[in-house]
Order: sequence, then structure tokens, then C-alpha cells
Amino acid sequence: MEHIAELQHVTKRFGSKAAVDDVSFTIDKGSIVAVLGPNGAGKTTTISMMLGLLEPTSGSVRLFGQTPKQPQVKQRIGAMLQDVSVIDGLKVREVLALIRSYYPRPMRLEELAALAGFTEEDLGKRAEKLSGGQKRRLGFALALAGNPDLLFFDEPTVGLDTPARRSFWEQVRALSDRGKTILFSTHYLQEAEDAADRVILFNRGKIAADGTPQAITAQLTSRSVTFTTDTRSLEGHALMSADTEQHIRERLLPVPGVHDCTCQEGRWTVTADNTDTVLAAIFRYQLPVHDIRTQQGRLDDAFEIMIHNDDTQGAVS
Ligand SMILES: Nc1ncnc2c1ncn2[C@@H]1O[C@H](COP(=O)(O)OP(=O)(O)OP(=O)(O)O)[C@@H](O)[C@H]1O
Repeated sequence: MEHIAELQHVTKRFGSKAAVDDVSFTIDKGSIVAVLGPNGAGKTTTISMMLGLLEPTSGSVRLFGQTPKQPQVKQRIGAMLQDVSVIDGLKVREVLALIRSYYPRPMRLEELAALAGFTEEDLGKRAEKLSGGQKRRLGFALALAGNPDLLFFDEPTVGLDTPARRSFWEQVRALSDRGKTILFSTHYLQEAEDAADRVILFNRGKIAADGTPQAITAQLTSRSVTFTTDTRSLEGHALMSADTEQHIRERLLPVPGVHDCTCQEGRWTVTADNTDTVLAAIFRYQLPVHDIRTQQGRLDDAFEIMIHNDDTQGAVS
């Protein structure tokens, strides 16, 4: 697999503070990578070093095997950063034509317009008159203007409504299918889970987790088994006696890997490392349960757990 980007032991200090602290990773061609992490985790600093806007204090950043500052590298990169600034007085078509003219092999104007969802009418509008959402689409088109191989999107869907967001991710997926590599930062964890092949979680300048959204979730969260219990007998008597509750707890809590066993509004939740062992125990002891479901934690939960663990360990060390 071809490596589009390679960071080796990259550290960036501002004064005595390491904003990025000995970070190494590679990015494969055609992948969609989400960079996640709380405020101040080091995401923007890392992306800025990859874009050649900041120099690492130590370590090396290579894009397409070269330093990001090389003109041949810059021509192969497109970026959509937070604020899309437009040149006052120019029409959308003119802004696109201008930026295309900087590149040796730009994307065709019609293709750009289609990818950004601009109609003929939109192309004739003055760029500063566009709505916030349209400006972001212009930013998207500008990032693509040079027909880049590697794209950076910094929180790309902030301020977009749900249909615009969905269509943005469809375009990103189509770009990845064409072999383009995409790196984006987001605070929407659900979005990373839905859109990315890989998630790199930053915390305190370090990579706290790296893998598919599913792998990270599985690695960091417990799974759970939930079920209800008979509350009425055939004659209509209340069945869910304190004895039954105690019986369930006594049977399930000692099962290896079980963390917790709680009941809320008639539904029990048993959290455990492995849901199969819980199911086996339910059947082995023939517990009087119904409507059994297994659930796995979401990336949001994994993220919270990771940050919490890291901070706790940081406080101890
Ligand atoms: N130019 C700078 N001078 C001094 N400190 C900086 C500078 N840029 C970033 N920092 C510090 O480096 C750390 C990492 O910041 P960075 O912007 O990379 O975080 P981030 O993960 O992008 O956060 P956010 O989600 O808020 O954008 C923070 O503590 C920040 O205050």
C-alpha cells in the first residue's frame, strides 16, 4: 500500500509546551481519515505541519515522500480550512477560474461546479453574497480546484444543514473511490464513525487511539446485554419480586467479565467484556427473561472513556 503521508516522531513545541508530542503515523492512498480529539489536543498543529504551514520542532513530515514545502507537493494538496475568505467583487465562476489557473492540471470547471452543487445561477453570483453554507461549498470547490491527490478538511460540515452534510459526505466518498486521500478533523463523533475508514484520536498532543471506528469502539467500550423480566403472571399477579431480582444479580454478577448489572424501569442492563458469556449464563440458569438484546458502545462513549482514562493516568503520573 502506497503511503501518501508519513510522520515520524513529530514534536512541536510552543515555548516549553509540547502541542504535539512525538507523534508517528502513516496514511494510505485512498483512505478517509478522521482526526478527533478535544480542544487543544494538537489536531490543528499536526495538520498545519502536514500542510507545511508550521515547521516541526523535531521529527519529520513527508507527503508523497517529500517535505510539504516542495512546490510539487503543494500542487498535489487541497485544503478547506475553517474560514473561507473570498475576494470581494469576483463572481463564483471567476474565483474558481483564478484558483484553477495556479495549478498545472486543474479540475474542469463543470466538474468542480457539479461536485460543489453549484448551478449556472450560483456561478454568476458574487462570492461575498453567498450564504454561509454556499461559502463552505465554494471552499470545497477551491480545495478541489487543483485536482489534488490529498485533501484536508478542517471541521468541514460546521454550519451545514443535514441534507448538505449528507451530500458533502457522498462527495467525499466518491472522491475516495477515485483514489483521492482525505484527512478531516471533526468534533462530530457520529460523523467520524459514519464517514471515516480510520480514526486517529488525539489527546494532550499524543495519539490516544488509532484504528477503524469499529475497532476503537470495541477496544474501549464494554458491551451490554439488556432484557426485560416477567412482571405479571398469567393471573395478573406481580411476579417481579425482590427475590427474582436478587436471583438475577446473584447469577450474573459473578460471571467473568461482567462489570455491572442494573435495572431501570423494567429493563435490565448487564455490561460486560463479552456478551456471549452473559447470554450463556442466562440460558444456563434459565433466568426468567425476555426480549434479550445485545448492544455495543458507540464511538462517542469510547471517546469519553479514552479521554477520562488518559486524564486520570496523567493526573497520577
Ligand atoms: N501559535 C501558537 N502559540 C502557542 N501555543 C499554541 C499555538 N498554536 C497552538 N498552541 C497550543 O497548542 C496546543 C494544541 O493546539 P491545537 O490548535 O493544535 O489543538 P486542536 O486539537 O486543534 O484544538 P481545537 O479543537 O480547539 O481546534 C494548545 O494548547 C494550544 O493552545
